[in-house]
Amino acid sequence: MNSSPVKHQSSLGTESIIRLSEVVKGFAGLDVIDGISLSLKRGEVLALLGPSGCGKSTLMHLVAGLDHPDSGEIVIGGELVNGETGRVGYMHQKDLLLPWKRVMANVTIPLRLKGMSKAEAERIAAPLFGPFGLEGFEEYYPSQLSGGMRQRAALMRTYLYRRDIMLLDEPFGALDAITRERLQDWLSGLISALNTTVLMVTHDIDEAILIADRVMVMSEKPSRILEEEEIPLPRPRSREMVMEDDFLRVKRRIYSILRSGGA
Ligand SMILES: Nc1ncnc2c1ncn2[C@@H]1O[C@H](COP(=O)(O)OP(=O)(O)OP(=O)(O)O)[C@@H](O)[C@H]1O
Repeated sequence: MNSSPVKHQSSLGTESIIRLSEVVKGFAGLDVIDGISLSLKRGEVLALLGPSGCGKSTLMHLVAGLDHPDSGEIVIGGELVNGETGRVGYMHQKDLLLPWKRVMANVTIPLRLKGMSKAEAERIAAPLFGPFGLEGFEEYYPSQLSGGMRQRAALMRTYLYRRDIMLLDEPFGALDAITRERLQDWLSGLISALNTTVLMVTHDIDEAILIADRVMVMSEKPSRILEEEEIPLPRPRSREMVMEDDFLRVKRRIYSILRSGGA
């Protein structure tokens, strides 16, 4: 088990499903993202961890194609996608479910937008209600669900957009602490089962360690990658691990990197 810190260096490879190369972004002349490079292999879960306001959402918007980088490259599935939307599913803190549509109609929106019939879209979505903890709630409206269930529905919709990649932007940031912990445990198991590639941003160290294969720590803005850590914990992971030595060791190291801000 190698738990030593890995200084950030480009691990760009041809087999990457997501690759960012020297991405720079600023607003009104002020740099927010200051040359970030990273890559994810298929099936890998990478968490970007950084202080509030360091540019995590800005970076996710760039990967989702909601904004253009000022310079650098964003390549998804081998194609340059700088500023092009529609390549990946992107989930926010807010569930953004349509309140007038039932859960089944909400989660199948990506498939319907791709031109699939209602029957076909529902046939594909139906078996996922179990794994996403929503079995029996297909015909409910979002307002009839708990906050955690709404986030699971939003996550399912993101997954149905493109099953091999998900972008998660502080997916549980708006939930109360207990619900957040439950969903972190659940997501950690689900991701392993789905074998999907996940790029996630968070400012919650436990969340990053519980869910990710690798964690990259971002500095304050203008943000850079300070350091990269492999998470040396076996899967499946569970909440009990947060008290274990391996978990605490990596948490202490990440915490000290965050605190030092790269100084
Ligand atoms: N469209 C925009 N125009 C001007 N400034 C922006 C814009 N979007 C983001 N910023 C600035 O970029 C910086 C980073 O914002 P961003 O939301 O990406 O940070 P964050 O790390 O996601 O924060 P948090 O953890 O609080 O959600 C902030 O200072 C913000 O004011």
